[in-house]
Amino acid sequence: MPQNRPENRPENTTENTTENALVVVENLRKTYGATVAVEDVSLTVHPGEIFGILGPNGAGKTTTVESIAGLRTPDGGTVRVLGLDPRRHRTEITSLIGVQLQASELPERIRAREALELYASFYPSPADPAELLERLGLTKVQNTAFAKLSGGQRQRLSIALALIGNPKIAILDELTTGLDPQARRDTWELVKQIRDSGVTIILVTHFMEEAEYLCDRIAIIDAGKVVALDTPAGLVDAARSEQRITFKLEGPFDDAILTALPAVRTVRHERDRIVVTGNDDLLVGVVTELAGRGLKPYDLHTEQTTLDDAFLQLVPLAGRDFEGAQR
Ligand SMILES: Nc1ncnc2c1ncn2[C@@H]1O[C@H](COP(=O)(O)OP(=O)(O)OP(=O)(O)O)[C@@H](O)[C@H]1O
Repeated sequence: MPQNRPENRPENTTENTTENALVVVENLRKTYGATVAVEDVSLTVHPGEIFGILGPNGAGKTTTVESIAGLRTPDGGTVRVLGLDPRRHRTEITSLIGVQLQASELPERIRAREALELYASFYPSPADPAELLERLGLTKVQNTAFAKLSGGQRQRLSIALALIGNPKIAILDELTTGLDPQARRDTWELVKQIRDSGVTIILVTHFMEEAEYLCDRIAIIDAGKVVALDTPAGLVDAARSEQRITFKLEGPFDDAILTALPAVRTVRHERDRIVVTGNDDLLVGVVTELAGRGLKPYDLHTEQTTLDDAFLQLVPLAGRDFEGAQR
């Protein structure tokens, strides 16, 4: 996990208070036919923070942020952005919130600069497209057609489009999915710069590493509900009563051998290591069980709990398909 954290973090953002909040979501509910996409979500976003929404596939993250942006009509609960109802005050909300959506929907032949100029024309006081291109490192490709941009350049263009209206809040959804590690790191730095320039950011992500590195607070959403909301450190602390050991084993190994033990809470694989969390009896329990089966763990470490562990405690069924858990 990266240790260096964003600077200039705002004060007093650890509480889910509505006082001075930019965004207040209370008991949000949204269904699509028989599908309950969001069952009960409450959260607040404060000025100047990077607020993360983290959760497994289909948890309701996108529906939540689309409701904040006024793109969905809730079936229940309330959403307020600077006191405004996003569905009833569409024009004001469009100026207040810039949205970078999951799938870019630009025509293939539009050039980067043309796209920005077009979007700028939708807003009363837009940013200068040339300045934004420069800031996002896109000046060199300003005349390149969208279809010819690299993945990282497309992502940066979609961020630029989210910022062209000079919003107070930027919603960035699955921002770094599909990017290589360097492009992902570059994008993280960009997100910090955007926050430092005064834009509050709501970041939807699958990646725990990304959430831990960037976010001041994180709401973990599972099956349409907030299962935890805290700072990254707070989430890890809450998980710290757990023990965690990692080791390697030669040959095939069935997780069920360990998950059957009373001391074990979770078992997962990170590259060639097996990571096991559980209670105080974990180490003795695991080593004894493996020895009894003639299995010899090697390169064994006891480690501090991480945000991955906290997440898996809170969302146990997500472990298998959750990208952060498989690094
Ligand atoms: N327009 C829609 N019509 C019908 N069902 C939808 C629609 N949008 C989302 N859903 C369903 O609602 C649930 C929550 O979806 P949502 O996209 O909000 O979750 P998510 O956490 O953002 O997921 P992902 O990480 O996969 O993007 C899912 O079961 C999804 O299939």
